[in-house]
Amino acid sequence: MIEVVCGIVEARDGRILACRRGLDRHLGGLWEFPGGKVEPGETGEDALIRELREELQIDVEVGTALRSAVEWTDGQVSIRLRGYWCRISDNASPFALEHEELKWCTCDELKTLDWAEADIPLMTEISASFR
Ligand SMILES: Nc1nc2c([nH]c(=O)n2[C@@H]2O[C@H](COP(=O)(O)OP(=O)(O)OP(=O)(O)O)[C@@H](O)[C@H]2O)c(=O)[nH]1
Repeated sequence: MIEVVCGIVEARDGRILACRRGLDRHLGGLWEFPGGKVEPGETGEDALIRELREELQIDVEVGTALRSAVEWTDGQVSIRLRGYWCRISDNASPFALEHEELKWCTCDELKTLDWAEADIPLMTEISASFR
C-alpha cells in the first residue's frame, strides 16, 4: 500500500485548488488535490510541503487532516490517500510544473469536475464543511 498525501489548499477567499493530472501520467486527465507519495522517514506534513514546492512552487502551512483516509486500488496500484487542509500565503501563486491545468474552485465548482475515484470521499467531507 503506497502512502499518498494531498493538500486541500484554501485561498483567503475560500476557493480551493483543484489540479488536473498530466495526460501521460497514471489517471491522466482526471482532477486531484496536489500532493504525492510519502518518502521513507517523512511525515505526511513533510511530504506535502515537499510535493507542493516541487510541483506547484508554493509554500503552504499544513493544518488539520481530513477524517477520511481512503484506500483505493485499480488492481495494479494500491494507495492510502490522506488529505490535509493547507493555507497558501497571500502573494503566492501556484505554477503548474507537472499538471495539465489548475483551477481555483468554489465548493460548487469542485463538484462538477471529473475526479480520480479515491478523491470522491474527500470531496464529500470537504463539501460538508462548507455547509
Ligand atoms: N497526488 C495525488 N495523487 C492521487 C490523488 N488521487 C489519486 O488517486 N492519486 C494517485 O496516487 C498516486 C500518487 O501520485 P503522484 O504521481 O502524484 O505521486 P508522486 O508525485 O510522488 O509520483 P511519481 O513521482 O512517482 O510519479 C498516483 O497513482 C495517483 O494517481 C490525489 O488527489 N493527489
